[in-house]
Amino acid sequence: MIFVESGDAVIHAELIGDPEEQPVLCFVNSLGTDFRIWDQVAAHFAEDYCLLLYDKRGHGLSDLGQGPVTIDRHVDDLLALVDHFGIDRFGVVGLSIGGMIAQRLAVRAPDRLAALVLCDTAARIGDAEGWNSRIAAIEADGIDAIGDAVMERWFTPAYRAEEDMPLRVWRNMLTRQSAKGYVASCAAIRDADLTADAGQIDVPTLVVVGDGDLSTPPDLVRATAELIPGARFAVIEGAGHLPCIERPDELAALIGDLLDQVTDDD
Ligand SMILES: O=C(O)CCC(=O)CC(=O)O
Repeated sequence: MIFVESGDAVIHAELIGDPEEQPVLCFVNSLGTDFRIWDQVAAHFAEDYCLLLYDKRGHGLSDLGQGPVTIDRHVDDLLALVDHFGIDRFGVVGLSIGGMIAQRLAVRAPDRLAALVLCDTAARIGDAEGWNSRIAAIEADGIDAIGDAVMERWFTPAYRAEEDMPLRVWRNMLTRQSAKGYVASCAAIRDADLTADAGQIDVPTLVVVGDGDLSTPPDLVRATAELIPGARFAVIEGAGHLPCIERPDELAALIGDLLDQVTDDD
């Protein structure tokens, strides 16, 4: 367990491995989750990579801090983390808002990035009306009130039917997030349009989505992949919004292919 200061917030992170001896792979979590969503994917890379996992601002054990949260503020936190550990170049894997953070990072600091993996994300997610009504619902009734609807977007019907215990645990993860932290990141997504950024990305990129993702559906994610020069696009069968939980081996294989390609090109 490591705590790193970023501006007015303490960020909770985990560094597994040696950033001076191994290439670094950093994972950025989605709305309403903490970094445990990556456990099964990260395990595939633990031997060959130094892994940096963290709870983004307002999620998990990390502080929210004062004032509005933006995608750029999340990027500042990620850069504060890698700077703290003396990491110069790294690969990044971001899911949903984590993928928006990764896209923006790729434009702000392209020289720092060896590879970019965008999971179940887009240059623009949802619209202002939808985010404002989600924020209002949570401010009125708390995160629990939206819990069942979120599970339907995160997980396929098959997973929800067959995996009762894990489903309950992931729902607990969602509902135990700070409502203020969740709402602040809803506002960050609402206010972000990375369409112009996507066309400027000049980092080897994989864009991937679960075929049953109801939060960022495949067509939306494909449209963002088409904006990114040279990006590879892949659909994972039998996964909703969180392939890192439903299909971790398939996601890890795709990430591994990109990392191998980057290593071969170096
Ligand atoms: O997961 C995210 O980071 C944002 C997309 C979203 O709204 C997820 C959900 O359906 O709750």
